[in-house]
Amino acid sequence: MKSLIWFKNNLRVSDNHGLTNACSHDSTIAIFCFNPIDFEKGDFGFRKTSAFRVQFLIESLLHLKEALRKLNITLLIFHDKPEITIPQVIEQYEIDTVYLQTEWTRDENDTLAKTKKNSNPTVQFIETCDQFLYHPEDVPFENFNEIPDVFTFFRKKVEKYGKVRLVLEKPDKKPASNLLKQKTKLPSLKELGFQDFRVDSRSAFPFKGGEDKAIERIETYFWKSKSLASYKQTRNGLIGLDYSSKLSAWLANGCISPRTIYKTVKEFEHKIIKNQDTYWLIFELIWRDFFKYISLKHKDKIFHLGGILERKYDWGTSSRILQQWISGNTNEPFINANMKELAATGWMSNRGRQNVASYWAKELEQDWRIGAAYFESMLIDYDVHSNWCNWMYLSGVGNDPRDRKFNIRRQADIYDKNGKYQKLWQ
Ligand SMILES: Cc1cc2nc3c(=O)[nH]c(=O)nc-3n(C[C@H](O)[C@H](O)[C@H](O)COP(=O)(O)OP(=O)(O)OC[C@H]3O[C@@H](n4cnc5c(N)ncnc54)[C@H](O)[C@@H]3O)c2cc1C
Repeated sequence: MKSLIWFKNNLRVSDNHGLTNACSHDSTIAIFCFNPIDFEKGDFGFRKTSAFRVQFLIESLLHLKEALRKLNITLLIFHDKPEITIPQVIEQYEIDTVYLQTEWTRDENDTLAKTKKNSNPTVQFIETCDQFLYHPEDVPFENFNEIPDVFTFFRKKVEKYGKVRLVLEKPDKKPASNLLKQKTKLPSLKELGFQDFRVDSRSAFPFKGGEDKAIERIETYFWKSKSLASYKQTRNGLIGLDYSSKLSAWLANGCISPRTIYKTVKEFEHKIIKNQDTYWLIFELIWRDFFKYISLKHKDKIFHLGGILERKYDWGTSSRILQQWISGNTNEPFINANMKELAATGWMSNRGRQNVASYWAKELEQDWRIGAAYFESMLIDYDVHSNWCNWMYLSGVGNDPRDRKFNIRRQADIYDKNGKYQKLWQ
C-alpha cells in the first residue's frame, strides 16, 4: 500500500488530515508541483503571481521539505504541470492512493480532472477539507445552496450549531527506509522567472513563509506582545507589524490551519484574557470561511462581471485610469499611498484594501475584475475566495446588503489622522 500526498495550499505537517491519512500506508511520498500556468499572464494581462508571493512559497516549501524529512518522508518538487508529473510518479512508485486538499475553483478543477485522466484508473484520489475553520460536514446546512448570502446569518448559525474540530498532531515518523534515493531541487526565484528583490524597509509584512514562521508569529503576537488582547482596537491600523495578526499569508499557503489559530485563541482566553478583541480574531476567521462557502455555493459566478447578484452596471476599462490607480497617481493621496505600498511590498492593510477597491469600482467605475486580478497578481496572501469575494462585496455585486461606497477623504481623516501613513508612502 503506497500513498502519495500531493501538497498544494496545505504546506504543513501538523493538523493535516491528508498527510496523516497518507502516513497510514506502508510507504508515503510527498509531492509539490510549481505549475507553469500559475506564472503565466491571466485574463486581464497581469502575471498570476508576483515575486513576493513566490518567495513566500519557496520559503514555505523549504521548511516543509525539512519537516517531512524529519518524518522520513521525501518531498519531490517539480516545475511542471501536475497532470504530467503526478501520473508519472504514480507509475514509477506504484502508488495506489493519492491524498490532496480539496479545491473547487475553475483552474484547480481542470488540473485535477486532467491528472486523474492521465493516471492509472485504479488509483484512488482522496480529498480532505483542512482549509476551513468549520468543516463542511459540521456546518448546519443541508447543502451549499442553503448557505446564507448575508454574513451575519451565516456566522450566527455556525456559531450556534457548528463545531470546530480538534487539532491533529503531526503524524508519527516513518521508518528510514521510507526515504527515497531520488532527490529534486527547489527552484529559485530566478529559475521560476522572477527577479530577486529586497524587502522594503517600510514593509508591514517582512515575514518569511513556513509552518515554523507561522508558529513564531503566533508566539510573538499572542504570547510575547499580547497584541491579541487589543486586536479589535488596532485592526484598522496601517503602519507596522502588530496592528493585526498578519496570519493571512500563512493561512493562504496552509502553513497553519485556522483550527490551530482558534485553539490558540481559546488557550489565550483561558490563560491571559477573554474579551471582544480575542473573539474578533475568530470572527474574522469566520469571514474567511464565509467566502469559501460563498464560492462553493456560487462557483464560477465569483469571477463574473455581474457577480453572484448578476447585476449589470456600466463598467469602464480605461488603461490610463488603470495605470494611474496602480502607480498611485490618482486624485486621492490616501489611495495613492496604499497602491504604492502594495506595489513595493505585496502587502496592504484590510482598511487600505477596502478603500482602494471601493474607489476603483464605485468612484472610478472600472471593471471590478481588473482590480481583483491586479490584487491576485500582487498580494503575498492571495487567496482565491477571500480576494474575489471581497472584491465582489466592495463592488456592489456580492454579499454587501447595504452596497456601501467609501468616502475616501473621510476614511483618511479617521484612519490616518495626522497623515503619517500617506507621508510614509508618498
Ligand atoms: C479587496 C480585498 C481583497 C482581499 N484579498 C484577500 C486575499 O487575497 N487573501 C486574504 O487572505 N485576505 C484578503 N482580504 C481580506 C483581508 O484584507 C486580509 O485577510 C487581511 O488584511 C490580512 O491581514 P491579517 O492576517 O493581519 O488579518 P487579521 O485582521 O489579523 O484577521 C485574521 C484573519 O482573518 C481572515 N480575514 C480577515 N479579514 C478578512 C476578510 N475581509 N475576508 C476574508 N478573511 C478575512 C484572514 O485570514 C486573516 O488572516 C481582502 C480584503 C479586501 C477588502
